Amino acid sequence: MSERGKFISLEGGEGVGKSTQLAALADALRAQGIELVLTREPGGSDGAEKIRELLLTGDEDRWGAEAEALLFAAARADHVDKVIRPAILAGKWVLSDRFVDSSLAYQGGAGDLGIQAVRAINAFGIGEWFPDRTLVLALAEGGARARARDNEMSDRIGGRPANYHQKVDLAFRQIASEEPARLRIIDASGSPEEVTGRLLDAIADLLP
Ligand SMILES: Nc1ncnc2c1ncn2[C@@H]1O[C@H](COP(=O)(O)OP(=O)(O)OP(=O)(O)O)[C@@H](O)[C@H]1O
Ligand SMILES: Cc1cn([C@H]2C[C@H](O)[C@@H](COP(=O)(O)O)O2)c(=O)[nH]c1=O
Repeated sequence: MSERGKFISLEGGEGVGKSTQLAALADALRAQGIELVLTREPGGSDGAEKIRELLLTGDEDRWGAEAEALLFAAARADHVDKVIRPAILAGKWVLSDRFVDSSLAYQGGAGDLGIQAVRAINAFGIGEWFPDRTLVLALAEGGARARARDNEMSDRIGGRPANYHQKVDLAFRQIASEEPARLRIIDASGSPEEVTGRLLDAIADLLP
């Protein structure tokens, strides 16, 4: 049986550079001979991509807070079952653009459900398959970057008011302070190459 692969998630608010860094980190790890699966949330499996569409389109009141959190958790359970667990068991590394900490920060911390309640509804679907390391990119001007990238158009959750996104940032910091072995806050300012260097430093202990 092959050795298990590692599971790394990239987290943070809107526009902080997660997708950019996922690609850069993948290049750096592949150059070291590591076989990778790149994925994202919400989504990543066929079923979860369908749930993504339900969650990110339509009016704010399309889903209440509880239903929204449960849909994210259901999508995640399918993602773990169909993509993440098989890859890790096959010895591949998984790099995911967002995972459970987005639910803890957005639905738990910024929504009114509370971080512990959202952790509880996700535990059933995730089981033991938590990331080995979660890199939380921190950047004050992320929202402005996202708006420029999207020509001021945003999805159902990205378009929530500024105070919602401030609470998301605070919640990520709280979760990181509660689980320092798994989560690391990474300064996402500077050039993409500088940020990638910081990310590689933060996973150096996991490398073969
Ligand atoms: N280090 C950087 N310096 C300047 N611009 C950057 C940097 N990293 C990313 N960008 C740009 O900022 C924008 C947001 O980056 P990206 O899409 O990677 O963020 P994201 O965190 O994945 O966003 P979202 O959460 O909205 O999906 C993009 O236009 C990207 O090209
Ligand atoms: C996984 C997850 C995501 N969200 C939010 C965060 C973003 O506003 C969107 C996803 O958009 P992206 O451009 O692909 O980053 O969904 C959330 O609220 N809860 C979650 O668990």
